[in-house]
Amino acid sequence: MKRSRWDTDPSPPKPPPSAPKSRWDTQVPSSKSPPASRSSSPVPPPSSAPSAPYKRPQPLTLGCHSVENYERLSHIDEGTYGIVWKARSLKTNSLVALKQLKFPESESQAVGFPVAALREISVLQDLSHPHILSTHEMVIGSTSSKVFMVMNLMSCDVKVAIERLPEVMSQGEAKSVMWQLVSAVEYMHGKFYLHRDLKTSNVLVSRDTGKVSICDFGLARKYEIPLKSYTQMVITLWYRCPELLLGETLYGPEVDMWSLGCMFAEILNLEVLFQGQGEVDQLNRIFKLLGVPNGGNWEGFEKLPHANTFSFKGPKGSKLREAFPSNSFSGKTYLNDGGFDLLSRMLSKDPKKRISAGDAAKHHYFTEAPKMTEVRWVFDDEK
Ligand SMILES: Nc1ncnc2c1ncn2[C@@H]1O[C@H](COP(=O)(O)OP(=O)(O)OP(=O)(O)O)[C@@H](O)[C@H]1O
Repeated sequence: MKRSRWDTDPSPPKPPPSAPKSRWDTQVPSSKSPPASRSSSPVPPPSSAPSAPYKRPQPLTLGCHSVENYERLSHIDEGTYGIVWKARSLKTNSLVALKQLKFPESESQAVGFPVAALREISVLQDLSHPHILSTHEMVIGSTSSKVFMVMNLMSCDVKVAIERLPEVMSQGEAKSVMWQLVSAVEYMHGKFYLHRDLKTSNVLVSRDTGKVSICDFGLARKYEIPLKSYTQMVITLWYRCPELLLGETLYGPEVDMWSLGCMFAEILNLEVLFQGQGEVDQLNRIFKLLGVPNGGNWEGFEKLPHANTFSFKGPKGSKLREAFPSNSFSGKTYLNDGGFDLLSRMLSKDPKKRISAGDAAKHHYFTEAPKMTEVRWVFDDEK
C-alpha cells in the first residue's frame, strides 16, 4: 500500500521550530462518558517491561493518506465517538464528510484505538450497499491519534428530515424509504452482521439523490447460527425489542427487525412509536399497544429472566390497527392491508414469529399499489 508522507520515517527530518499548524489540527474533546452500551476500553497496551525484545505493533493507520488532501469547509455535527466535518477533496474536488474519531484520554498514546471505531471501520469495510453509508478511505492527521473516516456527504438524518416534513408522507413515499431500509438490512443480515442500533437518527438522507443510508455501525457485530449469547445492553431504548428488555441474551437478526418496525411506524406517523421513560415504562407502552404477553401468545415468554418480575397491564389482543387505520377519514395515518401486515409482523412480540429481513424484502406490500415514489424531503435551506 502507498505510504503517506505522514507515516513515521526511520530518521524523520526535524520540523521547523514553529511549523505552520495544519488546517486539521483541531483539538477534539475526548469521549469522557460514552453510553454504557458501548465498549470504549482501549486495546490493552503491551507490558511496560517485556522480557523479550518488544516489537511495536504496526499502527492501524499505517499507509493511510493524509487529511491534508482535503480542505475543511465546515463543522456538521458531533456524536459520542466522532466529530463530523464537511470537506472537499483537493484531488477530485468532490464534497465529502470526514468523521474525526475521538480517542478517549487513556487511548491517545498511539497504541490503543477506540473499540467502537475499530468495530465500525471493520464492519463498513466488509459492507457495500447503496443504502449503507460507505467509507471511501481512512486518512490521518498530524499524529496517529488524529484519524478520520472519509464518507459520502449526506444532508441530515431521517429523524430531523421527518420533523421538517409539512405533512405525513404519502404511502408511496413511506414505502420507498422502508424498501431502502429493508433491502440494506437484508443485505447486512445476509452477511451475518447485526446493526444493534437501528433508529431514525442513524439513517442519513442524501440531498443529491433523496435516498437514505444506514450509518453508525459502532455497535454492530457478527452473529452465528446457532445463536450465541451477547450483551443485552444494545439498541437505544425506544427501538429496543421486548425480549432484550426482559433480559434475553441469546439473540440474532430479529432484534434489528423490531427496530425496523418502530422506524416504519415513526415514518408513517412522524413520531416515535414507544417513547418509554425507562425499561419498565418502555415494556408497558409496548404491551399496552400490542397486548399483554403470556406463554400462549409468546412461546417461552415465562422463561425470560425478567418475565415474572413485573405484572404488565394492557389489553389481551393487539390495538395496533387502531393506531394505523386502513382509511384516511380518521385523521390518522392511512395504511393499507399489505403495509399493516408487514408492520405487525415486524412488531411481533414473540421474536420467533417476527418477520425476517429476507421475507420482508419479498413482502407483497413492496410490489402492490400504491407504487413507491420519491420522498419530497425539505432540506434546511429550503425551509
Ligand atoms: N456522512 C455524513 N454526512 C453528513 N452528516 C453526517 C455524516 N455522518 C454523520 N453525520 C452527522 O454527524 C452525526 C454524528 O455522526 P455519527 O452518528 O456517525 O457519530 P457517533 O459518534 O457514532 O454518534 P452517536 O453519538 O450517535 O453514537 C450524525 O448524527 C449526523 O448528523
